[in-house]
Amino acid sequence: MDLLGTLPQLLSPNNPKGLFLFGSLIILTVFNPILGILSMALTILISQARENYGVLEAGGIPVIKPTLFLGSEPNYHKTILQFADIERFKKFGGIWGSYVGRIPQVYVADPELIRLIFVKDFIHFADRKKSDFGVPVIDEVLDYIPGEKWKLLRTHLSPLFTTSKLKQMSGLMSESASEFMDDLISECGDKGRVKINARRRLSTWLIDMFARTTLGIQLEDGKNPDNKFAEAFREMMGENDEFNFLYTLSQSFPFLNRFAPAFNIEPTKLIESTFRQVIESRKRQIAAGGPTNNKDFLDVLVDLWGRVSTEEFKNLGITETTIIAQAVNFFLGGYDTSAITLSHLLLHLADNPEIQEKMHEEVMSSLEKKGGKGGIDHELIQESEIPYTTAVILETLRITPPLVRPERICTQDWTYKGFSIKKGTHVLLASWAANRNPKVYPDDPEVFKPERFLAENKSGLDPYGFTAFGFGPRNCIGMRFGYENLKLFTCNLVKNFRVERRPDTEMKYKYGTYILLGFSPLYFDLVKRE
Ligand code: HEM
Repeated sequence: MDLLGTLPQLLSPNNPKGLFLFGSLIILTVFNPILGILSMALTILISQARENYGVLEAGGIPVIKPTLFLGSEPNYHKTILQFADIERFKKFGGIWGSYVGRIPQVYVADPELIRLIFVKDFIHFADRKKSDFGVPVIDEVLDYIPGEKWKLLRTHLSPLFTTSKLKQMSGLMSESASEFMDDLISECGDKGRVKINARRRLSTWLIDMFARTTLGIQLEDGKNPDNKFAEAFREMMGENDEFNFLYTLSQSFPFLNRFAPAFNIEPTKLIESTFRQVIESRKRQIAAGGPTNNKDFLDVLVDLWGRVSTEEFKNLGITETTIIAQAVNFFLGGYDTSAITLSHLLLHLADNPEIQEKMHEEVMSSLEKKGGKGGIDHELIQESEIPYTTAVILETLRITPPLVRPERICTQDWTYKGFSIKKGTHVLLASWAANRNPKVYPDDPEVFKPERFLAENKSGLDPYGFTAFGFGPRNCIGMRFGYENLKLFTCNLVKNFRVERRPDTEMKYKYGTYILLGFSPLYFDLVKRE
């Protein structure tokens, strides 16, 4: 039995209470058909949302039985998905299935299956779900485009992350991180401490830093958390939105998407026009023979822009908007993942003062070794210089990875040792569960222990049990850039501050966030070190 083939059979209510209500409402319709049909539909939906239909098996995979209309996740809008994955992993092991709406999904958290799906058998799982927000600048980002078009763009964009390019950008990143610290220090005033709303403050800094390093521009009012460019990004990502029942319904009835969108469309206009202006201005500069930045990100975009009239690009449907979408993607892919990771890092540090002290000592002694030459820069943040601080960042990414469920689509039927996955199935990496797999981390997988990533301990770790950046040809293109800014920020932070919880510090995860982790404002005190 395969996951798709079982669908008709799965659509039986199998629920005596539901059938009773169903029958009684049919009688009602005899008296008032319209009201009867409406209340019948409502009753079914509500009873569906309360039922648990148990488990069946499909393609050798345990699958959570779907309800009549709402798939296996009728409470999607009331579920913290990363926690659900951890529970399901404990119940089913390294692979299980469910239906979101009518779409069959398979979740993996076993390192061997992850290796096969994401790397060895990549050809069966090369694409992600097609984005269909109706806004080209979002639908055309590298994350969502399939096949040959993705391959070509990825080939053009990958050279931006070589060691030499990274070094080139690292100087600007480090300047920006230390300026951010100076601002926080001056905000401490006489009290010697400053309260921050972590994700908001960090994302403001990261968006400003991305603009400087990748586009070479200074945003207007870039350091102010209310600046309109940063606000547009946050609004687009729905950072303050809450999902409701409409969202769960829209999974089964996509025409409802417009009432419960995962992206807000309006702010994309400002973002798209800003990027267009920046690319056009660099294009004019190059045409006038002006100096360029040695093939930086913007030069690569201008180069791609110049090729949209070629047969190759035309045949693949690569337009000017596709090129702008890649700039949007680098911001989207980079700033929020980093802001979420660093917000969690602050939480782990606030809960572990002894870890903070060790990091502070390590960074100060590395700086001392340099004898005052250079500050916190590309050389200082190498793992050989700051092994413990690096381990803290890795442990943060292990235990609280910002992407909940990196995904692929099965594009060709796949079988392995009795498991079969049919073409069309969505395959998701249950990141929080995989990173707590006791097979990979036998030593207290639920506990924050940076020591597991020190050289003497980490050699035995299965690399497929650390999922934060995904795997294979379609892994995170910006991984090295991401590590660079996580490390630069963290070293600057522990050099200058201690992180403390406040009475209002509470991590409240949002329901139904399946791409990036969602959580309510998370406050900390940063206490200035003497
Ligand atoms: C803490 C930092 C970051 C984390 C944890 C992270 C995580 C991820 C993950 C899990 C994926 C999916 C991989 C897969 O499906 O195998 C991904 C994809 C991607 N990331 Fe990142 N990311 C980070 C930073 C960045 C940065 C800084 C950039 C850009 C400069 C970036 C750009 C992208 C892009 C464009 C993709 C799609 C790649 C493709 O489909 O070919 N990310 N990221």
